[in-house]
Amino acid sequence: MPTDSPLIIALDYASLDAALCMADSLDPARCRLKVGKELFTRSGPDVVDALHGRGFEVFLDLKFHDIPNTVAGAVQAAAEQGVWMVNVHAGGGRRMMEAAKERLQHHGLSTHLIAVTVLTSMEAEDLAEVGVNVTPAEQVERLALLASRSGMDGVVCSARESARLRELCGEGFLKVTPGIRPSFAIAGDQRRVMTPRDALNAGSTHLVVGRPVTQAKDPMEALTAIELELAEGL
Ligand SMILES: O=C(O)c1cc(=O)[nH]c(=O)n1[C@@H]1O[C@H](COP(=O)(O)O)[C@@H](O)[C@H]1O
Repeated sequence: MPTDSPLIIALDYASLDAALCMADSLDPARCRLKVGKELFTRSGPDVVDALHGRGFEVFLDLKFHDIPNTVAGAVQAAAEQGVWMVNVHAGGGRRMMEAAKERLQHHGLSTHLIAVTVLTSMEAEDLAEVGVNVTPAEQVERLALLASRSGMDGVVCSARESARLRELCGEGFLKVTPGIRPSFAIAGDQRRVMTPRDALNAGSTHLVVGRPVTQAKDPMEALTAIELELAEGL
């Protein structure tokens, strides 16, 4: 049974064993799992198969960014592994995103395809250094609109931008938001952060949480604490 939880736990680990050990302490009825660059580069598709075998839906977070044909092929490969969600960088542009979407449609693949806008670790100064002289919020709006018009099912953004994107792109447009910090956690390297409840209230549809759960002494207890924070705000 697919979960209806908005929580996606980021399995940012350097080995398959460590990732599966964490997965075994979590419950597929209460969260989805995200496999990112470090884990996938080390373990390859085996990790996706192993997580599917344990009943989890998987967000394959490889943030593809390349010429349209290459990204379309990569997205197809991810979807054929049966992942629930895969992402590309909106900065790769409209033709790249359209090619990826068309490839999925052509093969009848229903994996959610979303686009990363501005990373939650970035602030205005970081954008300025790469030649983008607008605020993160303005850049997120621009890239989210482009993603929406290019057929993406949603975006990755900071929860601080979810409310505005709900107005611009609609309720049904997925807003997958990392940089989530429950009241018991520290921000670390994240900059544009928000609590889980505030994020849902702002319009986030999915919440990506990594270290507050995976580095907790008891990950299931941390997950439960987040669920309680979510329930309390209702
Ligand atoms: O695409 C992502 O998932 C992502 C985009 C973004 O803008 N910021 C961001 O933190 N992430 C990912 O979300 C996770 C956040 O982990 P924690 O900071 O440990 O909660 C990491 O796996 C990041 O790679």
